[in-house]
Amino acid sequence: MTSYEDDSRGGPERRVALVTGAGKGVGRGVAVALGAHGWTVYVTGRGEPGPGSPQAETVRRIEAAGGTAVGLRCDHRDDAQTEAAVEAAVRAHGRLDLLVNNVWAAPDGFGGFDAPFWTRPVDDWEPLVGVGLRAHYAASVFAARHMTARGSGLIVNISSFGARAHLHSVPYGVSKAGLDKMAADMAHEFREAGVGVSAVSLWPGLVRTDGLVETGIEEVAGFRLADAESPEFVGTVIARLADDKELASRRSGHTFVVTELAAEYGVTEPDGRRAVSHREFFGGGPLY
Ligand SMILES: NC(=O)c1ccc[n+]([C@@H]2O[C@H](COP(=O)([O-])OP(=O)(O)OC[C@H]3O[C@@H](n4cnc5c(N)ncnc54)[C@H](O)[C@@H]3O)[C@@H](O)[C@H]2O)c1
Repeated sequence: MTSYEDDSRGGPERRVALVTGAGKGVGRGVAVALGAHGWTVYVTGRGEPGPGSPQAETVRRIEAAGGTAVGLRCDHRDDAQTEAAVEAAVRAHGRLDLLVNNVWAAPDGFGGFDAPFWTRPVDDWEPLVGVGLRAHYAASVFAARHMTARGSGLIVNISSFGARAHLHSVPYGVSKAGLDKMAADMAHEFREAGVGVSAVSLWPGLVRTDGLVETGIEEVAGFRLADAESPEFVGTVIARLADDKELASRRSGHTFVVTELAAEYGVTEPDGRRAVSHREFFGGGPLY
């Protein structure tokens, strides 16, 4: 485990990514997949990144996959800490090629906030939008300062079908719709300025995170967990996106369904299975 100060492993040839909130769940899978694709990956988590921490476990898995990784302590509710995380990567490597805005927090445990908005505390807004949207804006500002100066880079927002369909709660949907618009408008400004940086938003379907598997449930809203995406699948698609020759010309500014982008790239699950798109499963319709 390394700290803010002492990492320069990986060498200048490796591209550098920062994945926020990567101590578990989707963020961990994305980080592991990027590591397996040869990236140096900085992963943030709220607590200290020492032995036994969530970041340490993510770093262990990245290294087991052949990657290079650094765990950072960063509470993304604090802009100064977010800026320090970006600076840590840039200071060690002189570059930040990819920012994956993933960090996410629920008000009082996953599912507890799934109730009509007028029955819920107004403060649901703070984690769902404060962390789920504002923190991504802050990280993007700090990352974009370096990326635009260097003339390259990619910002990926982990959004959701909840940007369009009702999912979980009103503030959840607001944050996701905001992430899609944020990618669109950032891409517009990058393009207008001719700075060589791209931004996209991604909609994973149901993701088979360790936490979800541990609950023992077999389906969510009729969608079988066995058909869900692995967290690493999302990361593999991001790795391919970063290498896409048409990233700036055709992708930047858009929102993509992860399984649909995967089909374009020929990416399958590690076991060869083709992940099922929610759009396909729920039969399209106005919301999907
Ligand atoms: N799990 C799914 O099925 C699924 C599907 C589609 C989209 N997504 C999206 O993926 C993203 C991640 O979801 P997840 O299921 O992995 O969630 P998760 O709760 O498992 O992981 C979120 C991570 O963020 C960390 N975190 C929370 N607040 C933080 C803070 N202030 N500072 C630093 N770290 C903090 C948590 O500790 C955790 O490690 C979310 O944006 C979610 O909407 C998830």
